[in-house]
Amino acid sequence: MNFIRTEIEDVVIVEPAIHGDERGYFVETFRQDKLSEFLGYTIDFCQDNESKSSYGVLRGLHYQLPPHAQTKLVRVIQGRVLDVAVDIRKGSPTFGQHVAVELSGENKRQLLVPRGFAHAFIVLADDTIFAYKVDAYYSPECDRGISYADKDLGIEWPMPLEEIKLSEKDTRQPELYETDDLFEYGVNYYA
Ligand SMILES: Cc1cn([C@H]2C[C@H](O)[C@@H](COP(=O)(O)OP(=O)(O)O[C@H]3O[C@@H](C)C(=O)[C@@H](O)[C@H]3O)O2)c(=O)[nH]c1=O
Repeated sequence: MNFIRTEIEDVVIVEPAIHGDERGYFVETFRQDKLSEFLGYTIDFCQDNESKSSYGVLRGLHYQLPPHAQTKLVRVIQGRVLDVAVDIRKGSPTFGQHVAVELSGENKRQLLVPRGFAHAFIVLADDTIFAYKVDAYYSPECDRGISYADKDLGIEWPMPLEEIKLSEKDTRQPELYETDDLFEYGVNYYA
């Protein structure tokens, strides 16, 4: 299992070892000991989520505010997505910047999206099954979003915006500059 820091160092790509044989494959999809050793602290995941989407679905950008801020360890079981994490920590040197990584059932890559980041993915194949662990329970009261179409974010979604399929909620999310519901750089949201 490899851990690779991205251009925003708190966002980490996880590459599990894939053991293929004549039967198929075997993968360890989560090792708390190895992740803790890499990070230097332990993330206490408590909820597992799964969603299925068709080509062109975009979910996000989503996050939960404290005291229910979430770390997400996300992966694709089947299909393909472009996964995006946006730094929404006010005062961060990378505030408003993002990391975009292709995750698929084939590459089995995962992305660790820390507290303080908004998360989204766009689905690039029909019947894509997306799975993720979170370290705080779902809280509708703390649920927030930012518009995927916010030009200041500079996210290059790999399909024309008019082909993208959204939930009703995601058609009316604010742009980053319009919201004060953000995080502060330098605050330890894991304390
Ligand atoms: C996220 C979530 C939703 N729900 C419910 C609320 C609603 O009725 C239904 C669908 O919710 P949503 O439309 O918010 O689902 P979705 O758009 O898939 O939301 C997800 O998007 C990705 C990008 C993330 O990063 C996730 O954290 C989560 O916000 O499921 C739960 O019961 N528990 C949960 O943890």
